[in-house]
Amino acid sequence: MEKQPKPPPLLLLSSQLSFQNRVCEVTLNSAFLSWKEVETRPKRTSGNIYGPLKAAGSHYVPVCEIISVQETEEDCPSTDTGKWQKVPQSVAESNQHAFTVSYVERTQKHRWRCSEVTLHCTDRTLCLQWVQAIREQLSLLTIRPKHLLVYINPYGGKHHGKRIYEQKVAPIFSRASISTDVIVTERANHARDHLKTEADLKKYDGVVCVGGDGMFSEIIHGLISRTQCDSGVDQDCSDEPLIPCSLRIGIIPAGSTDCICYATVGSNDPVTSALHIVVGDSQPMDVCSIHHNKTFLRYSVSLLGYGFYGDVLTDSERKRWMGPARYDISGVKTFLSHRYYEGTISFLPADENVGTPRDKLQCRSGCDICRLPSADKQVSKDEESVSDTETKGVWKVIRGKFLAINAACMSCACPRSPKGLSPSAHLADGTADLILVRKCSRFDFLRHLLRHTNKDDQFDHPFVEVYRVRQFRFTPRYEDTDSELDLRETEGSGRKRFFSQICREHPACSCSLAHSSWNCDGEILPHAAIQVRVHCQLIKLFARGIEEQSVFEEPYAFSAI
Ligand SMILES: CCCCCCCCCCCCC/C=C/[C@@H](O)[C@H](COP(=O)(O)O)NC(=O)CCCCC
Ligand SMILES: Nc1ncnc2c1ncn2[C@@H]1O[C@H](COP(=O)(O)OP(=O)(O)O)[C@@H](O)[C@H]1O
Ligand SMILES: [Ca+2]
Repeated sequence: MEKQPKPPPLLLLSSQLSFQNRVCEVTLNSAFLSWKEVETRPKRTSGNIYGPLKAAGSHYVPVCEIISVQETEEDCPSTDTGKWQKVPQSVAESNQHAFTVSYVERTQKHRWRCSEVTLHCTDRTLCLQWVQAIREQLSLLTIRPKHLLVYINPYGGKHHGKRIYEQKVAPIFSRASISTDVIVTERANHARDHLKTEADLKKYDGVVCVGGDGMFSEIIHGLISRTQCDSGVDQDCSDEPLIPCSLRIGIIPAGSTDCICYATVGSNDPVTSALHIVVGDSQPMDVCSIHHNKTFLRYSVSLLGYGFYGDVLTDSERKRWMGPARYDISGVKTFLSHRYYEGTISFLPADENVGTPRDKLQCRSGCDICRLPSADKQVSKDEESVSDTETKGVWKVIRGKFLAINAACMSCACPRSPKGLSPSAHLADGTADLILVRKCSRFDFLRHLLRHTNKDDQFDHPFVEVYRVRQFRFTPRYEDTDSELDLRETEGSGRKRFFSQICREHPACSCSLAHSSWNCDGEILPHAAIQVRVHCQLIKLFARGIEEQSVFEEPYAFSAI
């Protein structure tokens, strides 16, 4: 069927109003509010020529980016003190009546700001007519949230969460007439448990998370579990499709990595995130479920990393008091220890129509790949029943020694790595990029790591492989020792053989580690052997994906080696 051209927007109101003492033609239609200076004739006064003829530029604000409109209180000199003070419009001396429109303005680096224009009218009826017309248009934007449930982690990142919310976010919500119920968490998992069992979710149009990736992880665990529980879905059953969550989640970044916010908005700026919530953006997102045998362990949306990132996290947890700098210290320490781990990865590759991790088709606002019909992205029943390489050869199996095994459901872009762990991964395509970094020299591994911070391709090394997958499994080589306790309790020659084997392979560090841990969005998983499956578009954020120019154009801290 041929696409019909869109009808032109409906003209709603047009008047000559004054803006910064200039006459403007102001127009409101169903798509835009615009104002343009009206050309005035030159006036001769006392021999001087006033009134420039130049046609000033037009300003257009999409209605969907208007935050609010208010009748303005004019500033008038107070009669008794001589100071300037606010007086209500109704008692203003002159017949100048005004209204102020707050709207979204884009600044650099994907940041949004709240800008304002005040337009003056000659009479109050006209002024109120404008306010009402704009409010009517805003009321048609039913995707905008009206009532939000906010969770603040006061201890995330540099412990600024509460202040960030109160000073930068709450005033924006109040200007946009959004009401909130705010909970400052008192312990880890407070938000998760509240969402899972207590919160009256029918009251809200969305949930806001003030904190980092770990806090966001709490929120999605609460919401996903609640949704499955309400629908009778057993999370332990790894084959069962999960029910998508209906409430959108907003992230106000106040954590250490803030990768989920950065990769979905393009910046880790609280005001920008608040404005994306106000305009009612919606960005679907994939979620990985992680099982150990038949037991559900956790969900992951950003990094699921074994080896390097698991060890960084384990070490950094002891340094939480350092704040975000803990990751830098533990990163260097883990890099120097240069541990590798043995195991088997088997995975189900994604269809070709979702692209490849090295195709340079980055996921951006309105991404075509993420908009493909979801049937193409789901695991079909036939494929689910295929196991390893025995049948149809669908699953691939790789054995080896790895410095790192990373799965990224999305790019994982963050301030430390502006293009992310997997720059072409998609937010909502039903796949994850599986990155295998095999044992290599320290120097080569450093080159690989540094490429996360510059424009060079971090996958362009012979010791790095990357696959786009829908499911994967990992089994450490010494599987029967999956529980470290079992290993310590084992007596006799078997145990000795196990340790000596590991130590021979790690002559420099005298370590005896058979296993690393999985870093799951900043939480350590209790098992090394896991089964992972990507659930397409299981959750939705108040975001729209990264807009406009690429973050690659920003200067980088490190240059290529
Ligand atoms: C020698 C220079 C090395 C530079 C390497 C930089 C690579 C950075 C890639 C970071 C990807 C981050 C993916 C996100 C992970 C978060 O889920 C997790 C928890 O975050 P939070 O709750 O905010 O604390 N963060 C991490 O695991 C930190 C990894 C940092 C590793 C240096
Ligand atoms: N009130 C609280 N006290 C202690 N820990 C909390 C509290 N609220 C949340 N947490 C936990 O703090 C951890 C880190 O939170 P996050 O906001 O991600 O900060 P960061 O990015 O610095 O790690 C999360 O795992 C979360 O479960
Ligand atoms: Ca994805």
